[in-house]
Amino acid sequence: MLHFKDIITPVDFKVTEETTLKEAITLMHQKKWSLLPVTDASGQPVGVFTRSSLQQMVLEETPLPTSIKNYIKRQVEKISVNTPYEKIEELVKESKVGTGVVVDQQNRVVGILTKTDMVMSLLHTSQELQLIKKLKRTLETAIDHAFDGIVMTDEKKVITMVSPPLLELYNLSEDAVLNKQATSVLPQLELEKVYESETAEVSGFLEINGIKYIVHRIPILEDGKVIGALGKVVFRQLNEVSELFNKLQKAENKANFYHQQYQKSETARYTWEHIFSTDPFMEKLKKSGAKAAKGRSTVLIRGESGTGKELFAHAIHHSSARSSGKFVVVNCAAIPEDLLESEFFGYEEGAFTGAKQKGKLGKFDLANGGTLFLDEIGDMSLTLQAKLLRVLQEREFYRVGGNAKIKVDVRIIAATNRNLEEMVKESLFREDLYYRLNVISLHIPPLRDRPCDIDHLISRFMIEFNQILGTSITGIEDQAKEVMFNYEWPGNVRELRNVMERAMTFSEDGKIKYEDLPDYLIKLIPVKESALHVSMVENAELEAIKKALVQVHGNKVQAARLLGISRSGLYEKIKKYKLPT
Ligand SMILES: Nc1ncnc2c1ncn2[C@@H]1O[C@H](COP(=O)(O)OP(=O)(O)OP(=O)(O)O)[C@@H](O)[C@H]1O
Repeated sequence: MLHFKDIITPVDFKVTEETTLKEAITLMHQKKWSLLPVTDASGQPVGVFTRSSLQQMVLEETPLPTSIKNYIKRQVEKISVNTPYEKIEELVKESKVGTGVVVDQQNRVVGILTKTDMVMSLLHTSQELQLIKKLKRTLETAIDHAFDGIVMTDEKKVITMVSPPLLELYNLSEDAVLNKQATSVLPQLELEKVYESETAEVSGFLEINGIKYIVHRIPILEDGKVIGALGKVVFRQLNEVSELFNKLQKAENKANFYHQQYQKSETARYTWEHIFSTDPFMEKLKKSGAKAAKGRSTVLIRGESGTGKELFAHAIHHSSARSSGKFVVVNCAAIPEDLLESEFFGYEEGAFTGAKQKGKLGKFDLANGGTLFLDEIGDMSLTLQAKLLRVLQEREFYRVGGNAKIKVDVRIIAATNRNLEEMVKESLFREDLYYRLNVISLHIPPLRDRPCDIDHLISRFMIEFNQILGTSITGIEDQAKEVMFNYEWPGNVRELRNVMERAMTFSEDGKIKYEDLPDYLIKLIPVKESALHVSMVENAELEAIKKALVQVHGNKVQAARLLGISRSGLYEKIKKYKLPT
């Protein structure tokens, strides 16, 4: 923006009453000016020496060294240097003289304003105007096509521009908004705030007709003064964004929680307190586990997948005398067959060509003085079973590629969901190893056989996930609870825990609802109900099987004989009625 002081012609010489005609001619010639401002000693204007004054002196043949004093025009057209730029046009139009003398606040001459200055400045203004027009058009186009709602106000908070999406959002017409006070037509935007604060700010979530939006308020500043404001209303996809944001926050909380948990312990993380249950049989089982922990014997934990076998193993180690030692987990089903041996016993340097040359400690080495938890023991190959048996008997082993006997003091806890007895019968599991492992056996019942634990676990996981996810879920609606009670939970506690985590992640209003549960669970419920509506004949059959099994203490061969059906026939019925195997 051009200022008045930028367009005037500055005066860098002094002409007084004592200036001679010769000096005046020289100056006018040099500067090509038709007027010289004449000042007193302190720079105050006393008049002007014009071209016509000069002509007169020449016509009168005034000698060159004569002072100009008597030819000075005493009437001076003075213009203040602080004149607003906008006034120039007016000034140019109204001024009777072609050139004005410009004075500062102390009435000292600082320059002159010539006709050329005026024309040049007007030219400049019109060029600026063109540029402004172009910019305005560009801005209007941008605003019209803006994805978000945009509104602009001037220094008086009057709306100068508004974008169509904003009008749509508030259901307003352009006429109702343009040139109106923002505070009266769009008070919810609170644009006036930035006129005071002079800093940009973002509102919290606002809502209109169920649409969430946020407002960015941005002051438009010029020379440190607020000359307007820009309001940006972001509402498209904000619901999704805010949902994502919530989920992200939950995920972050979760990651933090797990990170803390991980840092807390490198050894067994869970104790008996972590095994939630109110079922009397489970309580007894925990007590047996705690007793077993005190001894040295191998413990075999049985139970379906997800019933908490690993949790029991952690707790046993934790409450044993070797709790300060390591708790090393080996999932026998997850390690490739050809690596299992080296995983267990480690290998000597150079044992393999092409492999890591350095040698490696095996799990038995690592667990020395602690506990080795062999998960999915039923999935171990017969060869390895033989090697494991030897270590259990002799408490020593050889590394792969090594000759030295390594002595170890390791307590073994094994777990499986497979029927080891059947596997022994079918020669898939070594009998001697089975007896060696089965010194103390703990059989964790499936969740469907301890229905009161479902309710208890729901409450406990709710507390846990509120902490992990940073949520504040206070309960579960009856309908959702019913679904959970009627479900079979083939994945046992693990599945229930996952379902709770999912439901709490999706829950929006402090209570878990039916629709927060996974589809497969909701859909499966009728299946369970129809399975329960067995015919009378089937009911009688089921009772007979149960009775027979109790009578022969669970021995399937004898039970089949008692019932007069084949062994495979009995297995089929057990599967059909979902009886424990
Ligand atoms: N009684 C319980 N209280 C609290 N959490 C439990 C309980 N039982 C199981 N869980 C949780 O369920 C999940 C599965 O438990 P765990 O890994 O101990 O089962 P598992 O029987 O070893 O399963 P798999 O046979 O598949 O290895 C874990 O997240 C565990 O924390």
